[in-house]
Amino acid sequence: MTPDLMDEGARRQGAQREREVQGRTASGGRAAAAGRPVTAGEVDTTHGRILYLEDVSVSFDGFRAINKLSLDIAPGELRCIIGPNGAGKTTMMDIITGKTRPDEGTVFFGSTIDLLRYTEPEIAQMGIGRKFQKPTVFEQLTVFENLELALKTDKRVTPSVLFRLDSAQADRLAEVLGTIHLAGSENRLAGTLSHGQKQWLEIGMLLMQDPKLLLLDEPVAGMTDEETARTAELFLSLKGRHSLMVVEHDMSFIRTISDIVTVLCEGAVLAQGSLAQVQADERVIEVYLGR
Ligand SMILES: Nc1ncnc2c1ncn2[C@@H]1O[C@H](COP(=O)(O)OP(=O)(O)OP(=O)(O)O)[C@@H](O)[C@H]1O
Repeated sequence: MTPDLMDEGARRQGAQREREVQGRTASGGRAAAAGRPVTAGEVDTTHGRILYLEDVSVSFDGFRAINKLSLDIAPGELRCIIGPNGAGKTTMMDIITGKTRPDEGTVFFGSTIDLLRYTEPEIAQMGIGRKFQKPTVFEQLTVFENLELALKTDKRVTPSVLFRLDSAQADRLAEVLGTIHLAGSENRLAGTLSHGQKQWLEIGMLLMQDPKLLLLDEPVAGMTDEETARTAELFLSLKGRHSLMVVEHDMSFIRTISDIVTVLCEGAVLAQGSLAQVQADERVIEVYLGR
């Protein structure tokens, strides 16, 4: 789809969205609505893209961390992102999730949702889940309670107090436990899990929200070979139903899970294609693989 079509779609939906954001702030509501619940509506992927970035740039103190970056991801795709340290991988995820505002460019979720109009909590509620490198589960709570907590918007409330799972949520929790290889471990304290199991639990917490797009930053760093292999199985089982963007340096893991690999360098796409294609690219060998 061309950017023109994107614009047209955005304009079509614009009137409704304008009504939603009006009254928030004079600047269009970018910052004022933090914490306000956003209904996770349907994401329009009829044009074949769940995520679309075009000519996105951001500078920090005059340094261009992201430099006219254009990228798109298809619904259900599992996209791997590789690149040298400082290439802008984390910054790109920060932009998609609303943590960092680009100086210029377009970032769309589906063909109608302009992500630059929304806050970080709103974007999370729309169905974009993010997993940082370090696991951040609640160690004093059980696996079950961690997953239960993921359904709540107010995380300060003690698990099981003033909150009961309905049957659909209970079914979902059981399904997620199986998906993340923790069925039978629901009563274990999260603090007693291995590093890999904590990572899976955190992915499970994201899955409880049934995200449409999952952004995963170095998910297998620090895992054993067996945990890495099971994580590959997990990701392959998620693709199709969810879209995934996985940033990793572990090339054997990428070899197992990848369809299309995007190589970022100096804030832009240096190369893109199958792993074999990008591994044979002289520019990629020079800046990343050949080091
Ligand atoms: N908030 C910030 N302020 C100043 N510079 C920043 C900021 N965030 C990122 N940068 C710089 O932007 C560049 C891109 O950083 P980023 O963390 O996105 O790279 P990366 O590809 O994720 O690297 P790594 O593989 O090491 O995690 C780096 O040079 C970094 O120092």
